[in-house]
Amino acid sequence: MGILLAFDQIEYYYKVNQQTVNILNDASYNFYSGKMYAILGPSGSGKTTALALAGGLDVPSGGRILYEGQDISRIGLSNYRKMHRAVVFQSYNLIPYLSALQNVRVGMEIRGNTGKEKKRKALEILQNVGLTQVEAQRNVLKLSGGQQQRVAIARALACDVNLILADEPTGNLDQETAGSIVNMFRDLAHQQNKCVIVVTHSQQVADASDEVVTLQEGRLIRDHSKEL
Ligand SMILES: Nc1ncnc2c1ncn2[C@@H]1O[C@H](COP(=O)(O)OP(=O)(O)OP(=O)(O)O)[C@@H](O)[C@H]1O
Repeated sequence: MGILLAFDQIEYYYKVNQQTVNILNDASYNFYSGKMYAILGPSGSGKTTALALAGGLDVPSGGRILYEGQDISRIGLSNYRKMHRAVVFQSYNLIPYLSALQNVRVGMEIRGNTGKEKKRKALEILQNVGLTQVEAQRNVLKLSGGQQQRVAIARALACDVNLILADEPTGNLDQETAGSIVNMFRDLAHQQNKCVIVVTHSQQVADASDEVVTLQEGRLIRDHSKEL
């Protein structure tokens, strides 16, 4: 298992009325392939900000985000977003006028996968996350919240990237559905050697993770209590 993603002395601040507000302050952490991480912390502590930086959706005020040892700003943020990571959001962020299958195929196309095997592959992935053929063809807005989140995960999987980032992916789901989604993330890490990083308030997600990381005073701190 190697380090896939690293936060290297990350700073993130913004200015309000000429005052500087520090969100991340010398935050360093190594995230490995094959592991699932939960990032916890009080509301407003900077979890989503950290995930946005990891996903190349925002840039740090200082420090570096390294993917396989390379600064993502050198990889090029747009290239990095396209080729190396996928993001799953609490609100699913699916294209509302398309079917589940079409949403997954759009994800594939973005990565340049246009082979004729694409439809079969997309259906297979949707089936693996628990959708039937009929559900796969249905408009996503006619699926339940849990099913829509499965489609969002399928879209992330279809990209075939090594880093999966998720922001409160179980926030809108009941406990049982959340449990199956959490298991899916765990399997991705353990069976497909992905690095899965989930920002959450959920103890259920934290319990299922290999490592719990808490945001404390702008730093990413490993919570060893889970390993005792
Ligand atoms: N560019 C910015 N300008 C103004 N405020 C910002 C900016 N970036 C982040 N913030 C603020 O920084 C804080 C951290 O936000 P963030 O969404 O990362 O927290 P969080 O830990 O994910 O919170 P929650 O658990 O409520 O989702 C919030 O108070 C947010 O409003």
